[in-house]
Amino acid sequence: MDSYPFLKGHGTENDFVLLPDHDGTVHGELGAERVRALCDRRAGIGGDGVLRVIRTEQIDAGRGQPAEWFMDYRNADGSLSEMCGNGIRLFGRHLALDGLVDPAQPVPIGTRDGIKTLTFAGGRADGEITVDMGTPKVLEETEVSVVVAGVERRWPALHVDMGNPHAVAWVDDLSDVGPLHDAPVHDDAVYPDGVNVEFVVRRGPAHVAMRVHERGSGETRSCGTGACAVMVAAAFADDAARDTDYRIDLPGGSLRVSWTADDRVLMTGPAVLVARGSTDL
Ligand SMILES: N[C@@H](CCC[C@H](N)C(=O)O)C(=O)O
Repeated sequence: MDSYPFLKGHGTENDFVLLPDHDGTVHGELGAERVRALCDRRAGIGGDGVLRVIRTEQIDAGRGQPAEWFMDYRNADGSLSEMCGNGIRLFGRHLALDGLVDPAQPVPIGTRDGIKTLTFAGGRADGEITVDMGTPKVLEETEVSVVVAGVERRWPALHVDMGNPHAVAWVDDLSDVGPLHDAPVHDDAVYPDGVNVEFVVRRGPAHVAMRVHERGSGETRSCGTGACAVMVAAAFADDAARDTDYRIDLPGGSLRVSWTADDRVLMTGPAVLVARGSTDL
């Protein structure tokens, strides 16, 4: 393979390399080594993950899903995940701006966690995007821990499944968890495939702030599925009325999330394409 096209963008500074590969002929299996090379922030393009843009009929994981396009998501270390909330808005932005979908209509996207439907504000390709993230699962409470300056700190953490696994821990201050260079320690029996860990503080009514350590990508500036898991944990703790809009602040920006009366989580936020080109990586 010589050079091939890419786009680069972010959602609340959770950044991704997009690889158009509509018929699955450009990248074949898309190996972990290539993903790591693309995401490398010094020797590559740089990103928290890679989104391959492929037709659902061309990928085993997508076949049978009633959507033309499939988001084939990989973490920066090359591992697969079921879903990416910031990535799917960016994926939709690219499809809409490049005329591959009609933003005036709801846009279904295939993922390893099934179909997610995107709505563009004002029916505009550059409008804010709301994603129907599906039904969350609130599971058991466990513990997570980190070592800060040689001292182990532990917190109870609620297991929330947003298609991918999350552990949500309430802390007194977001600096309590230290620099998060290493993955927080979790219970492998509860999270056999690893976990995304969110640390959360309250900012006001229906308003929280969080940091996240992502499975496969390390600490990131934002995580869409993580923001949804945090909203669900907060609404659960608050016994909040359904359809309450929560504001979730992250290091890279803010997202709005609500849990509807019919048990679906809706996430709204920005998505920005910043570059396109071709690469030999
Ligand atoms: N940043 C993403 C989540 C990406 C996947 C995650 N690291 C996992 O392995 O489950 C988001 O915006 O949701």
